[in-house]
Parts: sequence; structure tokens; C-alpha cells
Amino acid sequence: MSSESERGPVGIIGGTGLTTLAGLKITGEEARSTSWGEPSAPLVQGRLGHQSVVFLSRHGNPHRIQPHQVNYRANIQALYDAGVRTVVGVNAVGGIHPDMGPAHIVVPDQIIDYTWGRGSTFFEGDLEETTHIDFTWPYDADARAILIAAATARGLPFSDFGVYAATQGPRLETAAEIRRLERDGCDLVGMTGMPEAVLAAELGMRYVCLALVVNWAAGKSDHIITMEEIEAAIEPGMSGVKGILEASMAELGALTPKSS
Ligand SMILES: CSC[C@H]1O[C@H](OP(=O)(O)O)[C@H](O)[C@@H]1O
Ligand code: HPA
Repeated sequence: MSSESERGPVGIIGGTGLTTLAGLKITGEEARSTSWGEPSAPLVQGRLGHQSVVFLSRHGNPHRIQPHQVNYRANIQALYDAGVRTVVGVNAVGGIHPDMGPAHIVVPDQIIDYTWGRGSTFFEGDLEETTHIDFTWPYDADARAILIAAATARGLPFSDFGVYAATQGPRLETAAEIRRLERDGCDLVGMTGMPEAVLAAELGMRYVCLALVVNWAAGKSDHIITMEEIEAAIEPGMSGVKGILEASMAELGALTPKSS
């Protein structure tokens, strides 16, 4: 744990249904440029309770950037440059696991990357050495424990495990693709979990995913997936997500940076 005066801001990357963070007491806004390009939106600085927070809307504000076109490197680099060393990535997902239907909240413990063609590493160009980071546990254990405790205390429909399948999008999956992901051991499906998680790891940041199930994945219900269904699940579900964020911010902010 670090002392109050040493604390940097906690980063929150909001996704679908979380373009802005209600409850964040905004103190400033900063348009940051990075050597990887422009992040999706200006960084919004503020406080959740006593903890300073930097909020970034993954798909821009308004929501307009497709999942395969997000500049993940610029987003993570901009947060790093703003002093963020712990990041919560909030994701809307489809549920594959039979217990993970709409409104369920999950703190996944693993991820499988099915994306392609994205800028997925900072180790590129004319470098002096090769670097292969360990990525056995893609999500930070301490940050996971904090979110899990907050979700448990609030009595929300919630799972403290799950394998997130990161697909390319922007289309949703076929039923056969979902059956394949299930055979692979995936519990949830979304389009943005990678390379966000690995880029944070490459910079030595703590990264954790807080996922809200907004629909049954393709073929897991008796109907096709509609945006109306997703929008209906987002509003109530995100209020639970915000409650978890508020309840866990101080502890997340007190985590010692991994690479200090
Ligand atoms: C049908 S909504 C798909 C959209 O929602 C998720 O976004 P995010 O992870 O940023 O919350 C998913 O990955 C897709 O981008
Ligand atoms: O069913 C889905 N598939 C991929 N991404 C998603 N994001 C929300 N729901 C889904």
C-alpha cells in the first residue's frame, strides 16, 4: 500500500454504456497526444470519493470508434503519461457460461485473444533488444481481489472467475463461433479486452477487467441479438458497475505501483 501523498490516479477505461462516469467529480480535462497517436478522447480528471481518477472513454465521446479501430496503444500510453499505474477496464460482454446471463457482473481471471491486425505491442520498431513479457495472469491479482470484495459486499449477481474471449468485431459472432469459444474454455465474449490488457502489462501497469454481461452470446438464447436488448441491460447493469467502482476506488488507489 502507498501513502495518501504518493498515490497516483486510478485509470478507468469506460466502454459501451460508460462513455461518461456519473458520480465522478470532474476537476479537469486534458487532450493528450502520444507517440502512438491520439487517444480515443480527452482524459477526464476527477475524484471518486477521495481518490483521484482519470477516466477515458474507449470508443470516444460520443461513442463512435469501432472496437477494431480503437488506438489502444495511444489510450494506454496517455494514461501512463498521466501518472496512472492501476487501470480498470470496464467492458460490456456477451455471456457464454450458463450462469453468466444479462445483468451478471464478472471479474475475469483469464483472456484468449482472437483479434488480428491491431497495434498490440509497444515493442516495435528499431529496438536494441527483444522483450517477451510474462502474461500468465493477464489481470492483476490485487486489483481483482479488491473488485471481488466490493461486488460480493453489494450482493450483486456476480462471478469471480471467467475467461474473456476477445474477438475482432465489429460484427457479433455466429452461433458456431460461440460454440468454438465455449470449447476453448471461454465464458464471456467482447471485442476490446485485447490488446488493452497486454499493453498495460507491457508498461508494468496493474490492469483489471470489470465486465457486465449485456446479452446472451450468439446461439445461447432462442433469439438473435438486438441493440435494444443490449441497451435495456446496460442501464441497470452499469449502476451496479459504478457502485463497485466507487466502493473499491480508495483501495485500488492505495496499491503500490508494480514497476516502481
Ligand atoms: C454489441 S455491443 C459491442 C461492443 O460493446 C463492447 O464494448 P466495450 O468492451 O468497449 O464495453 C464490445 O467489446 C463491443 O465493442
Ligand atoms: O455478444 C457479444 N459479442 C461480442 N462482443 C460483445 N459485447 C457485448 N456483447 C457482445
